Amino acid sequence: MIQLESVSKRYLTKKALNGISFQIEPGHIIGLIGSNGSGKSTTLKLISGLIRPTRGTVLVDGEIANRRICSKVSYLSELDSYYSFFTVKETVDFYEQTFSDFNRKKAEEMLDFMKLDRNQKVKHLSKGNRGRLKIVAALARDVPYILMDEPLSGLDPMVRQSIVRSLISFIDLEKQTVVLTTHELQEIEPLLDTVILIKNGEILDVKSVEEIRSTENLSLVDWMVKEYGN
Ligand SMILES: Nc1ncnc2c1ncn2[C@@H]1O[C@H](COP(=O)(O)OP(=O)(O)OP(=O)(O)O)[C@@H](O)[C@H]1O
Repeated sequence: MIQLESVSKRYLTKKALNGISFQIEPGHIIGLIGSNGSGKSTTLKLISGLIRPTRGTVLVDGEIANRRICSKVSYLSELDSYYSFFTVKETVDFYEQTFSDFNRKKAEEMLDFMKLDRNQKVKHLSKGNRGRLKIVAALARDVPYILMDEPLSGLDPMVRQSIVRSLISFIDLEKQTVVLTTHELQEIEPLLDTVILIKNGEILDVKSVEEIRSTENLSLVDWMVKEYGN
């Protein structure tokens, strides 16, 4: 379980999160949504132990989220952080050497599914294929928690749909919990169980996507616009 208790994060003079609390139970796909600068990436970085809260506690399965939490948490950054001179295969080799939980068989299946050329250099991949490679690297780890920061950002609608399909195929909800941030609400909506809506560093609402659809009769986009307006 992921637990945030009264978590605040300040960067020098800027307050990014203001006393947020929520829990994420295992076996769910959670969307962290909100406008630019609302604190989504900061929240993911705190859960992955890359940064520490100014106040409050962040726990993953009862453990304080610090750098060692990466043995439980796979984190896909919104940045392109690969060695551009590696080939696709060398990138996967690198991940296999770095993480003892890396599932090579799953990575190979995903490379096939995404039709990625193993011999192509990362610097020669299209943006869409770099996005796909990032998904392979994040999802091929056998860890209970997968955090993805903007996995669909900057990709065309066809690539976005193919990535959503691969997420559906390769996330193992018996064993894994996924938290992702996105602005591409329409594409991601079918994938999500629950959304956590953030505004100005505070939690505005936590709601099941099914409830938004059936009780409120709204799409995720319309719901977010409504909640932001309130
Ligand atoms: N390293 C940093 N130093 C200073 N301020 C930062 C830093 N990182 C983030 N911020 C600020 O903290 C606030 C929250 O940023 P964060 O990146 O978490 O938002 P976000 O919801 O992920 O935004 P976006 O949707 O644009 O990616 C923003 O005002 C941002 O400018």
